Amino acid sequence: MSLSVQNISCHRAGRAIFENLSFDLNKGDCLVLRGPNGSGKTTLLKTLAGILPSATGEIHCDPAQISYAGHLDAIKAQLSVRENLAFWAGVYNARDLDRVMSKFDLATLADRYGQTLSAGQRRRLGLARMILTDCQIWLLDEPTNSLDAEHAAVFAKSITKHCADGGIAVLSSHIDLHIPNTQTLDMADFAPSGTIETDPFLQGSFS
Ligand SMILES: Nc1ncnc2c1ncn2[C@@H]1O[C@H](COP(=O)(O)OP(=O)(O)OP(=O)(O)O)[C@@H](O)[C@H]1O
Repeated sequence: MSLSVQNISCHRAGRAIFENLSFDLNKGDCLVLRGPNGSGKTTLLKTLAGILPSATGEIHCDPAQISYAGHLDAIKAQLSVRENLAFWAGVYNARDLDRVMSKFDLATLADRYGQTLSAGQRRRLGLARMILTDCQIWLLDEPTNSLDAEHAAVFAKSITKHCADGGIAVLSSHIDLHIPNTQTLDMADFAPSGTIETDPFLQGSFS
């Protein structure tokens, strides 16, 4: 199991977002993407997941082993928590639904409809869905957004165990998730022409 990225460049709406980005990950590796808003972390994760195309370069991995958890948690509003997970368990032929529910404290919410969950509860359900898939390569976009400290720690433990068991994780985060033995990739190193678009308001260039 490996994930190899060779010289990929990505564009959005015709504008270059990053260029010549490469890395190699093997069993047990966890890569954290860093960089300011708009530097391309989501774009890179979506490209690895096959949702967006790269303009150049190559990505080598087994696509069937990829599980992606983006900003939207892929939750069906009119299904209950259990029904949401059962749906994905069916898609991925997974059986461990109760274990995954208890890991993210979802048992007491089992009969609640997706549309009634808080942001943090939705995120917990989204992460539970990803774990349920049993895929070896986890791609996570700001996974601890909305999570309280207790559940952020549960998530960090899940990632640590996933990698200790030989899985691979790539995640973006603006905070330190306290996951041991991570590698870091700074998107600023791959900005086109060495620059990153920053908010002109923050640069004080409004007049
Ligand atoms: N649907 C889209 N169409 C065109 N441009 C987009 C689209 N989505 C994002 N972009 C642009 O692509 C660039 C990279 O965005 P991206 O979401 O990958 O950054 P990010 O590093 O994940 O940001 P954040 O930290 O805010 O989540 C930004 O300049 C953004 O405005």
